[in-house]
Amino acid sequence: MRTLILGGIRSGKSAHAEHLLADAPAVRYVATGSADGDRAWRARIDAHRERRGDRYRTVESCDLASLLRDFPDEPTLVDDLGNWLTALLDEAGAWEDEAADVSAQIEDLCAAIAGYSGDLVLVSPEVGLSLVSPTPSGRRFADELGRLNAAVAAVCETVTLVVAGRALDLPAGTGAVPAAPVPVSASTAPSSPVPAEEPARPADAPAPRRATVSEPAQIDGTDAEIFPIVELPDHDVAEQARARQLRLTKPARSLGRLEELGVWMSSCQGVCPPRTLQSPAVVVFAGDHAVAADGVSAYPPEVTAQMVANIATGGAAINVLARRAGATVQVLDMAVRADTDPHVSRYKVRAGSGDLRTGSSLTIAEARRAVAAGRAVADQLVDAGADLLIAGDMGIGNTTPAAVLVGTLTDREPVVVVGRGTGIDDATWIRKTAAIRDGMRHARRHRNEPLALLAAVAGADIAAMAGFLAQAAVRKTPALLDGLITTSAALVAQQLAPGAASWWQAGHRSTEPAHAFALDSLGLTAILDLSMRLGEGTGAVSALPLVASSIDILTDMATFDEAGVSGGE
Ligand SMILES: Cc1cc2ncn([C@H]3O[C@H](COP(=O)(O)O)[C@@H](O)[C@H]3O)c2cc1C
Ligand SMILES: O=C(O)c1cccnc1
Repeated sequence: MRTLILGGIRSGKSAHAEHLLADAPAVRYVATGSADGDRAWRARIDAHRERRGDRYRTVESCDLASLLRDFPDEPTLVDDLGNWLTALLDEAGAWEDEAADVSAQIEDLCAAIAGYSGDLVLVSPEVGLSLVSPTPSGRRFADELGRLNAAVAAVCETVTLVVAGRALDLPAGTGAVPAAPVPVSASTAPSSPVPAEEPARPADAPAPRRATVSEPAQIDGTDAEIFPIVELPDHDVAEQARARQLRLTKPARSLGRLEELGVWMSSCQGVCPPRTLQSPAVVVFAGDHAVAADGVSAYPPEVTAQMVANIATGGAAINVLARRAGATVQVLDMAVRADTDPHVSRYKVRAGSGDLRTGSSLTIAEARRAVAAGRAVADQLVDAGADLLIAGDMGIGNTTPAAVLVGTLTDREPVVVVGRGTGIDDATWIRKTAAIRDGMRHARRHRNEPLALLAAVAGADIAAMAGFLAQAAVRKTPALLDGLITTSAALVAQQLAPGAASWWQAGHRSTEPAHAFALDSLGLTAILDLSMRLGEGTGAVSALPLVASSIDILTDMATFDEAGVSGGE
């Protein structure tokens, strides 16, 4: 993980940088400044050294690019880039010579940073907020430093501004190289349509119109985390639907939540009365997580691949419930640790996500590809006529990353968010709680950086769910959330695409304690509470018939006028 820490003089930026590497057993400290100077300056350097302690090996050098390339995976703290730039400008004679160009050296440093595979924390001064310097050399330094910071930020996963000892993670996409929002649908245009899995349904179940999906074009994930502004469901249509509810032959508001759901469906579709659901679609995102190998679940990791095959052939709970509710089901292998059917693995990012306990679930590039895959699947389903989307999950151990995300994003302690998952015993509970604690230690620093957060702890399955749910909102398509895992992805999706939550309803509330916190944080109240704790999308699909009924109420009930029934006050 590459982190750039910016801050003014005495802002606390060095202390924050050291804090980020507090868990590393040994740290290479690259001092770019000279220790020579007056007594006060030396005392200041000594104080820094003492605070850092013995874990630090100090290297004094300004040849940063070589140092980084020589040992590209050693936990390293560089303090600071301002001194490095000063030395560079000195050497180039840039103080006197306006034409002296240092851009090649900056480019070379950025390339070395981009290639760094270990934990790298770079400290740099932020002088651009102060007065413009009255001297040409002061102005030159501020200009060059501004450019250097922007270039380095572009190759770091995390950029943090420290002011008065307070650290603020700067959101991605607002850096020096603004990336234009590119809808994923444009870069992943459907090619040859193939049908979603749709096993036989009971004779008395409604016939869904088939939403078809397409083979993916090459997904490289470019700009996957950049979403256009989400428009809210139509407020005026919501008002029309509310007014219609009052004209229907029932006491005002007597159908309670069913009325609210009908109003919501109307406002999502932009029409009152709303259209009957034709083609609800479930996508089960599957993936393994390294943490599961160390016993955080009641079931062994190989169950993930076995259940993926079961879902693909229609034998899982989600298939049965979806058939009854008239929804299609497809399962996608995002990171299963075994080979799966090529159609199921067409978006696969890797075989098993990495270890959330070390904050290395995915690389940033993998997280981008996973988010892009989720977006592409949502796009393809909506293009093919899906009118309601549901994300489901399958992955042994996945309640652990989900709890890490919820704990981090709702500011709850590990012991409060940990749950019994598949039904773990007390010894497993202790291991799982420790894993959540370790994951949260890494997740915390990315609290406001959804892509980095997904990469650190979520895994490709949950990252894809986040992309899928956010894209549903972008495409103005309502979605039902399932249990803990999809709702943890929804928390991240709401960060990726603020406002997305207004396109979602919570199908049910699972027995996992963290689920309630996540729903609360999203401002959602579950439709059902059936003590379910399965995932796969089963809770969401169970609520689907109620959503369909809420539409029927608005479309099929007679008004007081039509039925000749006297209204109330
Ligand atoms: C047979 C079987 C089917 C499942 N379907 C969903 N899950 C759910 O349970 C697992 C999460 O719980 P934990 O974190 O405790 O492992 C995930 O696989 C999730 O999809 C299942 C689990 C099993 C064993
Ligand atoms: O809340 C869920 O969705 C859940 C709970 C336990 C196991 N799998 C999923």
